[in-house]
Amino acid sequence: MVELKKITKTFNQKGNVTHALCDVTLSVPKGKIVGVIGESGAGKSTLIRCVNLLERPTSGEVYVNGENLMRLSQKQLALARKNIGMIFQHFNLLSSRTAGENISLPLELNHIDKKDREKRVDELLDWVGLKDKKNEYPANLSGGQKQRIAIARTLANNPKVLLSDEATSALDPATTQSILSLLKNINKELNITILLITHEMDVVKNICDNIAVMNSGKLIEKGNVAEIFSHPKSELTQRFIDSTFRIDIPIDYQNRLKPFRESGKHPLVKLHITGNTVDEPILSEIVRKFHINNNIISAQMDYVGGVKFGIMLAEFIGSPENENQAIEYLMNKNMNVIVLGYV
Ligand SMILES: Nc1ncnc2c1ncn2[C@@H]1O[C@H](COP(=O)(O)OP(=O)(O)OP(=O)(O)O)[C@@H](O)[C@H]1O
Repeated sequence: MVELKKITKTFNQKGNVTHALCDVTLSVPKGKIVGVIGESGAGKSTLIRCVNLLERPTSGEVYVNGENLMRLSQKQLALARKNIGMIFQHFNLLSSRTAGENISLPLELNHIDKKDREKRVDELLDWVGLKDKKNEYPANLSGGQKQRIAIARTLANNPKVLLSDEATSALDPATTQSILSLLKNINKELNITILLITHEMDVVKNICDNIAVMNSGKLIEKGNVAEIFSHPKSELTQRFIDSTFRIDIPIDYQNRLKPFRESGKHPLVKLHITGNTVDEPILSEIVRKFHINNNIISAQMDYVGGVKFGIMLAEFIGSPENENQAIEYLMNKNMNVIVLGYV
């Protein structure tokens, strides 16, 4: 549905050159939800704005629904854009119009007659669960309600693709969940393809089929959610995955933690359990093979895209030699093991 081919975007402001996008190729298959994740300044907004040519790439090609947007005249582009809806972090509602009038705006611009507009607005308000807010002004709506109205407005002309530019970044966790569920419903029930950008892996984990990871204008990793979560290739991707877990070292352990081995202390390790290691009994193996005790301090497992993965904090208690051998054994099994210190 969306094909970005070798997109580059260079900004040149008074001789100050920024390479916001470098050779980015990404496809969003019809009916899927694809999430682009990256830190601030990675180029996410620039990328999503290239899809509807709000930002014109310096080079590369943009196909939406089979049409090369870079080759269209302004008039043809305006038509093609009707297939592409967009929602934003700060909703972009007109404060002088009621919720219903905001939703009606694209229909007015599309010269739909008043009776049909009214019917469609009511339908859309019902769809986003805000029938009773039709005559409210945006100032009287909560953040989540404003985003629902913005979503209804973007659905008014039946787009084929929805672009979501950090649509949940200004919302609290519970409201974020409800907006993500709404996006998932839009995708499933209205068969609208979604490309979203975010800096939160939780968003991606919840609703995306595929993930692309961006860093400094480059797309450094892409794949389906299960692949990425089970076999992250880059350190940045691993960090994003880790951010979905809330595992902290207990205060008591923090107080005792030393950076180097001391007599009577044992390694405190963080284990990333993903991919092949998840279903193998390698933790019981190290206990048997190396005669150590594996004292689990905290652990969290999750299930994404049919794949189990997780993080564990544990203390390995044995002789220094056996502890080291156990850690080496896990590393040789391709488990990501980090020795946090000694407790
Ligand atoms: N209109 C512009 N003129 C000049 N530089 C720009 C412009 N828009 C973006 N940039 C630069 O391009 C780079 C990528 O910015 P972009 O906004 O796409 O990143 P982002 O990943 O969306 O970041 P954030 O999450 O903070 O919004 C940054 O270095 C930014 O300063």
